[in-house]
Amino acid sequence: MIDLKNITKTFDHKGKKNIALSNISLSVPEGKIVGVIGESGAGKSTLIRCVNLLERPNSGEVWIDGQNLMELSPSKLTAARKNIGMIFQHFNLLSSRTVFDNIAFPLELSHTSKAKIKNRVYELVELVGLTDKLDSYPVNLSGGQKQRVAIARTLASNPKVLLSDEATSALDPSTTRSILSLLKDLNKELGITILLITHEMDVVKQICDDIAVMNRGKLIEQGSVSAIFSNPKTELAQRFISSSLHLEIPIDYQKRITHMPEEGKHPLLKLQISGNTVDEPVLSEISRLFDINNNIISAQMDYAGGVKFGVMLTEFIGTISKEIAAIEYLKSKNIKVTLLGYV
Ligand SMILES: Nc1ncnc2c1ncn2[C@@H]1O[C@H](COP(=O)(O)OP(=O)(O)OP(=O)(O)O)[C@@H](O)[C@H]1O
Repeated sequence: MIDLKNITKTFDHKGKKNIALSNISLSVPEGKIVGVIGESGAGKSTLIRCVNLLERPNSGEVWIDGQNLMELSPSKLTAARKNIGMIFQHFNLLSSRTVFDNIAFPLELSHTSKAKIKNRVYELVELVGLTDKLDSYPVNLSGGQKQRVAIARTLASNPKVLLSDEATSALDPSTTRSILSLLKDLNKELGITILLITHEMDVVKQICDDIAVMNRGKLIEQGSVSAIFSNPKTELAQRFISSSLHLEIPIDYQKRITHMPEEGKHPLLKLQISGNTVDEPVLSEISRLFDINNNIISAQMDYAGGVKFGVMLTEFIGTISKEIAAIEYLKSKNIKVTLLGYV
């Protein structure tokens, strides 16, 4: 449904060329949800704005539903854009219009009759769960409700594609979850194809089928959510995955941790487990093979794309040589082991 081919975009800034996107190719099959994740300045907004040509790439092809937008005349481009809805972090509602009138706005612009507008707006508020807010103004709505109005407004013209530009970044975690589950429901019920950009792995984890990881204007890794979570290839993807697992060293341990081994202290390890290893009894194996007592301090397991993964803080208590051998054994099982210090 969306096929970006070799997209490059540069900006001129004070006489210098800033390469925002470098030879990016990305496909979003019909009915799928793809998330592009990257840190600030990676080029995510520029990329998503290239999909509807709000930003025109310097080179490359932007195919939407079988049409290369780069080759369309202005009038055909306007028509093609009706197929592409977009929602934003700051909702972009018209403050002087009620919920009804905000949602009706694009229909008014396309000269839809009043009776049809009324029917469609009623359908849309039902879909996004805002039937009791038709006469409210944006100022009287919560962030989540404003985003629901924005979603209803963008769905008014029945787009096949929905672009989401950090649509949940301004929302608290529980509102984020409810907006993401609304997007997932719309994807299932209407078959709408979604491309979203975010800097949060939690967002990707909750609703995406595929992930693309961006860094400095390049796509450095892409694949299904399950493939990337079970076997992240780049350091950045690993970091995003860890950031979605929230595990802190307890204060008591932080106070007594040392960087160098000391008499009576033992290694404190962070183990990142994913893919097949997650179902192997590796911790009991190392207890048996290396005579290690394993003192688990905290652990978090999670699911994404049908794959189980997790992170654990644990203290290995054994002789120094066996502690080292046990760590090597874990690494051989594709567990990422980080030595945090000695406690
Ligand atoms: N209109 C512009 N003029 C000049 N440079 C720009 C423009 N828009 C973006 N850039 C530059 O392009 C690069 C990518 O920016 P972009 O906003 O796409 O990144 P991002 O990943 O969306 O970041 P953030 O998450 O902070 O919004 C940055 O170096 C930015 O400074």
